[in-house]
Amino acid sequence: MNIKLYNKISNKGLSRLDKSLYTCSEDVENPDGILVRSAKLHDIEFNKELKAIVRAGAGVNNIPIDRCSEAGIVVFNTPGANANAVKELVFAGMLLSARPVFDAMSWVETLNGDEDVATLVEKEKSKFVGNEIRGKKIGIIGLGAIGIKVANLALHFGMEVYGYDPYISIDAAWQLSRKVHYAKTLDELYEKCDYISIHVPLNGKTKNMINDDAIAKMKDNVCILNFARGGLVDEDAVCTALDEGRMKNYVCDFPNGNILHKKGVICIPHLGASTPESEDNCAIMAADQLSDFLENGNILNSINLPNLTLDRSGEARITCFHKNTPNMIAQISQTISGEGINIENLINKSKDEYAYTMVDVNSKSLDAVIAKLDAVDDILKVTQL
Ligand SMILES: NC(=O)C1=CN([C@@H]2O[C@H](COP(=O)(O)OP(=O)(O)OC[C@H]3O[C@@H](n4cnc5c(N)ncnc54)[C@H](O)[C@@H]3O)[C@@H](O)[C@H]2O)C=CC1
Ligand SMILES: O=C(O)C(=O)COP(=O)(O)O
Repeated sequence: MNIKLYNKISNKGLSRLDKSLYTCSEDVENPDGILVRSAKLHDIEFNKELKAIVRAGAGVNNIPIDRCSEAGIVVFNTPGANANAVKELVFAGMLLSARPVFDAMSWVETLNGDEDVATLVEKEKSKFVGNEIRGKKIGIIGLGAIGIKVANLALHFGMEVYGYDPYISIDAAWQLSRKVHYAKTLDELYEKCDYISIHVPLNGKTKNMINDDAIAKMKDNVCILNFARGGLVDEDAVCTALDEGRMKNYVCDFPNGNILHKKGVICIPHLGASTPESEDNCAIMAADQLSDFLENGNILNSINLPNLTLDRSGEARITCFHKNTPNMIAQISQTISGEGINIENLINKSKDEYAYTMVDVNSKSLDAVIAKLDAVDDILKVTQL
């Protein structure tokens, strides 16, 4: 099978793909699978053999999910695999806002060593006094893999922590310290907090969620930390608030022309997940999920389909990615049994508009049945494994 790489993927992950089964490179034609990080796939035309796209990372806003679903392409990500790296950089950003380290270092760079540096430093250091973060209030929007880690670590820094996430998962809630205050509304969080850190996905509902209205409700001198996606924040609103002295800093992992060189903006070139540890974690998860799907049809951490695994039985497996419409399971099983093939095991699960069915059968001669299933309305992709 051909796996096309749209970004550099750690060898720790790629080496888990059996070389006798997979060819992985940036140049393969007609891929069965794609491994990608932040490369934008919106304008890519997908070949009909493509069965899966795995995002080695969290955010999937670079992938046309709806178009993939309609073409029966399963999209995966690797939840939590890079969360620790992002958490650590969020605190680096917060400390760079609290203490004017950059300005101070730039000043030190201007010294030429001819003067009495030690005396000069002691004389001038009062120009670079900053604040401590202990005792300050931080609001965290989005309590998923990263938000939880930021919230729990902020408590260790002695901060008062407010969390907002109306969709928090049960697993996430278990991991969150009970010392984190539950913000029932965003307004409550905006009104109270000195630091606001955003950790939600970018989608139609969250785009520009930090806008003029939101910033107007925040404390003067607030610092906004955005290690999630640039599109979550209305940059014009941020620039106005900085110009008017209503905001201390905007710390952002997604620089662009609107905020470059702007006083009060601290830009980092999308380094949140750029550690070998995270790159390895993401690549390993991505490779394992991709191979288990391509070889066995099992699904773990998909965006457009539910998790579904089934131990292998029978002679072969048929998988169907289909619409979540009435009579699909009946049509699939009738088509198979109509060819005189016995079903050993069948499993089906749906997620919103789409569903997935795996069928283990007692025959390997499946060309006719695959062709018939392919022709069923609302079946988007059929595979024999
Ligand atoms: N700077 C970087 O390199 C990285 C950036 N990211 C970004 O961070 C985002 C979050 O990553 P994870 O925590 O791993 O994802 P996650 O999926 O574990 O958590 C996202 C959380 O946001 C919550 N949420 C969704 N909509 C919300 C809303 N309107 N208001 C409040 N909460 C909402 C969800 O319930 C979920 O708990 C990713 O989608 C990605 O865009 C992720 C990894 C690296
Ligand atoms: O995982 C994410 O959402 C990220 O933003 C990390 O992006 P990257 O894999 O470093 O290009």
